Parts: sequence; structure tokens; C-alpha cells
Amino acid sequence: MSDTRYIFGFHAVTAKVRHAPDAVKEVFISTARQDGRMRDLIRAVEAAGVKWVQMEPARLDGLAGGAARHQGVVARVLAQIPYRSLDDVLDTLSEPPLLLVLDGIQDPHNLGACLRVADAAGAHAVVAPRDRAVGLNATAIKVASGAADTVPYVTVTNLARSLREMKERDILTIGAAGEADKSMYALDQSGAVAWVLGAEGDGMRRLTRETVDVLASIPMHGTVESLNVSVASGVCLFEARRQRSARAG
Ligand SMILES: C[S@@+](CC[C@H](N)C(=O)[O-])C[C@H]1O[C@@H](n2cnc3c(N)ncnc32)[C@H](O)[C@@H]1O
Repeated sequence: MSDTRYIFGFHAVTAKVRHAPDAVKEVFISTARQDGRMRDLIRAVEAAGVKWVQMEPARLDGLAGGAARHQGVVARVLAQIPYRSLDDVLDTLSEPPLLLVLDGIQDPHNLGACLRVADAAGAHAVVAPRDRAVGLNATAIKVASGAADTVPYVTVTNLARSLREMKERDILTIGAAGEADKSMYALDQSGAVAWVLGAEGDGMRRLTRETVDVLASIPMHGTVESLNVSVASGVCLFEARRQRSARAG
């Protein structure tokens, strides 16, 4: 039998059922929830031909590892996430790439929030180093609110090499760095862009900084030193989107 794992929360389970029903082996629904939202979910689960069973809330807590709120729904899904390569993603695009590169994010909540914002901004993939970064675990999938199934999460063995490959494809690689003199609003981001964001504590690694085409800052107007990485990702990606729309007229 294939390896399976548990995902939880309405958005994560609904997205999986909608976008990858074959990967959903079973859905567990809390006996304590019989509201309209749950009935909608059950309808979607049945329409996808997926088996579901009711379960006591305490047992659901156990399946979800007791770590996060599962909202009364847990699903057992195939463990293999269909990882795609960067080339796979880039070769199938019908518009200039918009990528989010995360250099060593450690917190699954941040990864989930970055995936969510990447989806919202229409980014084509989130790229991260395979080692030294948090993986797409159940918490990240839950926080992503469904975006873990819509935005490819591409892991690479050598981030600097991948950045060079992006540059060879004429993708402007921009490192987000609070101390950079250049404001991100002064950059032309209306073409192919990869925004590169640093990790929670140390920011971007030296080699990453040296490899990107340009460093740019989000101007800060208050007293805090930096933004949370997912917030910074949102500001950068949405500015790139805004410039594309403005250029398209
Ligand atoms: C929590 S911050 C890390 C702060 C870290 N001390 C540093 O020096 O980068 C995570 C990442 O968000 C991005 N970021 C946060 N605030 C930013 C700002 N004002 N301008 C540009 N990027 C920012 C950067 O990529 C940063 O590495």
C-alpha cells in the first residue's frame, strides 16, 4: 500500500478533493459538526467519489497530531506530493513567469502563508532549497488554505544554480533586502520576474545575494526593522502584478 499522511482544515481538504481527488484516500468528519459548510464539503467529497466517515472529535485531534485546529475535518492522502521541476513549470507557461523564491524558510506557518499569497498574486511557482528549509508539512498545507494544491512548490538542490538558470531564461531575479538602497517601486517588474526572499532570522544567504540581478527594499515607514517574510512576499508579488496590468493597459 502507498504511504499516506494526514492533512486537515476546510481549505486544505477541499482543495485536495477538488484538485487531486485521486490522492485522497479517506475523509474523516467530526460527529460534532453538522453545519452547512460541512454539508457542502461532504457533497464535494461524494461528488469526487471519495469515501468519508464520521469520527469523534478526540480521535480527529489525534489524527491531526493535536498541533493545529482541524475544524472538524481531516483527510488521509497519498504521501507523495507530485513535485515538479522548475523546467516543467517554466515550459508550460503562457505568460512571462512570476516566481517566488524562498531562501531557507524554517517556519511552516510562513511557508503556508507564502504559498497562499503566491496563489493570490498569480505566481507560477514557489521555489525553495530542498535542504535547510521547511518542507510542505501538514501545518504548511493547512495555513496555505488550499494553495499547496494550486501553486507548484518546487524544491531544488542548488538555489544559486537555479537562480542562474532563471537568469538564462531572461527572468529578472530580484532579492528583497530591507537595507537595499533601491526601492522596489523604482524597478521595472512588468516582465518575467523571480522575487527572492530571505529566511526568518538571517535573511538571504550570501551566495543568493551575490547571484540575484538586483537587491531592492520595500520602503518602511514605521519603527519595525523588517516585515514578516509572507507579508513582504505579498507586497513584492502584488507590485509585480500591478505593473504587468498597467503595462497591458
Ligand atoms: C523577517 S525578514 C528577515 C530579516 C533579516 N534580519 C534580514 O536581514 O533579512 C524575512 C525576509 O523578508 C524580506 N523583507 C522583510 N522586510 C523587508 C523590507 N522592508 N524590504 C525588503 N525585503 C524585506 C527579506 O527578503 C527578508 O530576508
